[in-house]
Amino acid sequence: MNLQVDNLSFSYNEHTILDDISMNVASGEFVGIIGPNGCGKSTLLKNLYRSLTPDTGSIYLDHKGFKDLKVKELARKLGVIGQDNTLPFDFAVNDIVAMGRSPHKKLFQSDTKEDMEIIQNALEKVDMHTMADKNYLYLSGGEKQRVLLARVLSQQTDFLILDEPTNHLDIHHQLRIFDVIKGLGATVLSAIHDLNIAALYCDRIYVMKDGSIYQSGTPEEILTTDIIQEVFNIKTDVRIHPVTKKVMITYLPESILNKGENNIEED
Ligand SMILES: Nc1ncnc2c1ncn2[C@@H]1O[C@H](COP(=O)(O)OP(=O)(O)OP(=O)(O)O)[C@@H](O)[C@H]1O
Repeated sequence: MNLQVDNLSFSYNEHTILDDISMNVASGEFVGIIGPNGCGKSTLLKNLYRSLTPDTGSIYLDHKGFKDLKVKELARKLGVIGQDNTLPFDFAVNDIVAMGRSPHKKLFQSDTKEDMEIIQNALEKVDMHTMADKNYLYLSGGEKQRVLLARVLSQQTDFLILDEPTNHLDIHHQLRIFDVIKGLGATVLSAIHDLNIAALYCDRIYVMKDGSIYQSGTPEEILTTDIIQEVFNIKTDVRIHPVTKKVMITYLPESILNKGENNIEED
């Protein structure tokens, strides 16, 4: 499943937030969106998963106009994790994950044995199977995020749009969840704050700045000291890690550099 976005613009009350965004995600690609707070990452993703409507521009999923897809058809193709973890009702964890199966079913059709296996499997993948009967409202922020990830896994879509899907998770669960998502082989477009996570998992990265696409390319092309300085206004040391063979970014804050104890040795 592939995504094509052409010349998308969006404003809130005359205030332009997204300006002429064009991007694409090829089938099976894992694409990240990075950029500073307020640059428009979430707004872009909301336009892509139809929570907002673009002012101008076109979106195609598998070459089919997005606007033409019916809600249920879209839910069978596209799984979404937004930034908001709040749910209006108090459901058990298991019930929330079961909601991921609804696009595949008729109204009021009960869960089949296969549905139950898919739900159990999704809960195990995010390490929440021991809390299946717990009330969602009483979970921690990270546990809630893992339940919503299980719901999207049980939806079994070929395309995932994720808005910082692990921002509440400890490092074990961050890596575990990204390993699971990567292992699905699905097409993924994800906003990611942690540049090292983006370096580890993304095939390609779009950098946003002030509501526009600033650069795009492979992690090696994008996660350079120069681009990180230009976009995030911070100093870094960037190398290829000898074990992962991926870009590894070390942040060099002024307070540490000013101590004058950290002379960076070139490889
Ligand atoms: N409902 C809204 N009404 C008006 N302006 C909004 C609204 N939601 C977001 N904005 C503004 O749109 C801009 C982009 O916000 P957005 O949430 O897309 O940024 P982001 O890149 O996802 O930021 P972050 O990294 O902090 O999550 C910001 O300036 C924000 O204040």
